[in-house]
Formats: sequence, C-alpha cells, structure tokens
Amino acid sequence: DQKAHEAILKVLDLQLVGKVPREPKLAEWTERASKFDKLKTPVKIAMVGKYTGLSDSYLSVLKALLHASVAMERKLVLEWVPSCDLENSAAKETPEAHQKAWKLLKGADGVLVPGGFGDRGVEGKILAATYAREKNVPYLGICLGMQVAVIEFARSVMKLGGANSTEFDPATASPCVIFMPEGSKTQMGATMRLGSRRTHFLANNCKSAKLYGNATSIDERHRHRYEVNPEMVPLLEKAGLSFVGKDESGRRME
Ligand SMILES: NC(=O)CC[C@H](N)C(=O)O
Repeated sequence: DQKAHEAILKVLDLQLVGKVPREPKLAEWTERASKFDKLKTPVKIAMVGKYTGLSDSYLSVLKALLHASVAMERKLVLEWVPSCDLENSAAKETPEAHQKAWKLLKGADGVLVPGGFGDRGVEGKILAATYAREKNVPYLGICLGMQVAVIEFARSVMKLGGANSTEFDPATASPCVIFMPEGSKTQMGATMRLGSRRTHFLANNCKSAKLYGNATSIDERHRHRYEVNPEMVPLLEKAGLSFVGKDESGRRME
C-alpha cells in the first residue's frame, strides 16, 4: 500500500510503463559479465591473514580485488595463507601447513595483508612483508598490514631487531607503531579512529596518487587506534621508506 516497490523501481531507474517496469538497460552489465567470463590470464594474490575460512570482514577487500582484476583483464586467483603457518615455529609443529603456506606465498603475483587486531599470526605477516620487499613482489598492507610493513622495515633495513607495535610488545625498545587514539569532543577520553578521514598526498608522483586519478587528497574509511610513531617517521624516511599520504596534521601516516 505504501508503494515501496515503486520507490525501489525509481531508484533503479525502472519506471513503470503502464503496469510493468520498463526494460532495464543492461548493456554495460552484460558487457562486463561477458568480459569476466572470458578472462583467462590469472593474477594470483596471496591474502595473508588470521582467518583461514572466508570471512565477512574481508568482504570489501575481496570485492575490490575482483573489480580491480576485471579492470586489468585478469582472472583473480585468491590464495588464503594463514599467517601463523608461515612462522618458524610452524616448521616444527605443523610442517605440512608451513610448507603449503610458503608455497602459496611464493607462487603469488602480489601479497595482501589486511587489517587485524591482536598479536596471533603477526610474526607470520611480518615474514610475508620481508619476503615481498626482498623479492620485489607488490605488497598491499591495509591498516595492520601497513603497520606490519613499517615494523618489518625497521627490523630488517634499520636493523632495529626488536622493533614492534606497542599493541604486540608494550615494552619494545623501538616502538615504530604506537597507541595514538583520537581525542573526541563529544565522548570522554580517547576513542578509536573510526570512519572517514582525509588523506593528503604529499608526493604527486607516487603510485597511490596515480591510482586515485592524480588526486591531491582522498577520503578513506578508518578503524584503528595505533599509528606509525610520528617521532620515528624522520628516521624511517631517512632509511628510505616513503610515507606518501598523511592526515592534515602531518602526524598520522596514511
Ligand atoms: N583496522 C586495523 O587493522 C587495526 C590495526 C591495529 N590493530 C590498530 O588498532 O591500530
């Protein structure tokens, strides 16, 4: 009675012609779908995470990978690599899983380390970052995945052996990722940095800015409490790590 169906048809641009919705314009969709069906050349992406099964929390990452691979005319082959299995301890405890995980990682065209909380499997993610950097395999770190890349760089390139996030080692001598929640005007105390925040590109010749169509700034969704330690940023940059996107204060590495 409230004509919800008509409201939905209006949003979908399927106005009624008499009593039936008009023919949908599916040309673009059909073209994309048939392009997708014909894809042959694979692109293998190793998703190094804590979960082995499919997980809703990675849904947006999976969809983005799929869209990107279709745009690049590649058939997406996603390999799930449980980060714990990459760790040295797994070589003894679960040798088969260890071997399998490394084989998947080594067969990948690109490595993706998504976001996460808690320290289980973090050392495995760090090993994946080392592998990607040394072998020059493209690495995309999202949230925790980016923090992991910074820890890895501090340990391997700057030779700060015990470098870590204070989330995983509160007593680390080289805290390259630190607890830095946002202050809130409406809530008492410090809170999770949550929702859309602006990133400013400082280098316009960087890949990220180019991928965003040479944008000077972009808005991205956030959900974290830890940040790359702003005190250590000059040292990390001097050693060769570039932070091409920062927040408006310049204190948060994006
Ligand atoms: N979204 C995430 O990956 C969170 C990363 C990290 N645990 C933090 O709180 O900063």
